[in-house]
Amino acid sequence: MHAVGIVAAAGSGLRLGADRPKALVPLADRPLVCWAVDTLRDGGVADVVVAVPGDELCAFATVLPLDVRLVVGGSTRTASVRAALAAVGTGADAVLVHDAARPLTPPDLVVRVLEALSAGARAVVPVLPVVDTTVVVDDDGGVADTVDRSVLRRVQTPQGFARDALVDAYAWLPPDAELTDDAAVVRAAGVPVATVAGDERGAKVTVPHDLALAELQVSR
Ligand SMILES: Nc1ccn([C@@H]2O[C@H](COP(=O)(O)OP(=O)(O)OP(=O)(O)O)[C@@H](O)[C@H]2O)c(=O)n1
Ligand SMILES: C[C@](O)(CO)[C@H](O)COP(=O)(O)O
Repeated sequence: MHAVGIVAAAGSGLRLGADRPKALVPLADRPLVCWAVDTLRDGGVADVVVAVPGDELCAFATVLPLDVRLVVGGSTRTASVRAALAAVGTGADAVLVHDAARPLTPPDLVVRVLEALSAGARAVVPVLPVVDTTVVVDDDGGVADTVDRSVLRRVQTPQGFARDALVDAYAWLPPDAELTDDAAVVRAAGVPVATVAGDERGAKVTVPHDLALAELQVSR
């Protein structure tokens, strides 16, 4: 199976509040995007396309290996993945879409996703259980209900797809649609999505506390 990796790295990282786009923020002196590309490559996906902010092409080209292809992303994650997908050739059987914002995802997770695709899944996402009691709140912030969390999962990346399923789903999706992840795109187009076990180390760096935790993880 020939798999191509996409790294969504074109976000600004407003919630992190750094002085540069989040994907360029260093973790142990290396930009987050470099960690994410390494995860894909160490997991067996050598051919990688990275979606970056249009005004930061040079900065990303400086920090990434020469054989990583860069494309200009869009104003939403959905638009960025759509742009990167257009650069994936028809020779690929599978596409793995990963977040630059998940720097410490272990390569084992890439392997699990690839194995599920090889076994016949058309779409697969890594998931983790919800470990806290989870509630619904009303408009005033009061607790309205407690949810049955046994059926809930937290979704991570990389998410893997048969290339034709992902391409067809994005072609079907309206140009301005914004969905939270790529599994939602293919599911909306009618493709069943399988799951594999995620990994807590693949947590997303969203707010400053997440970056502090990641720094602790790499310093151990
Ligand atoms: N227009 C966008 C928005 C997000 N992403 C990428 O999608 C991943 C997950 O997004 P998130 O962590 O929510 O990043 P930001 O949108 O940058 O964060 P924020 O919402 O805090 O601004 C990140 O690797 C981010 O770079 C992207 O490629 N293009
Ligand atoms: C794709 C994702 O990482 C899956 O958990 C996530 O949806 C990214 O964006 P979000 O805006 O932080 O939900």
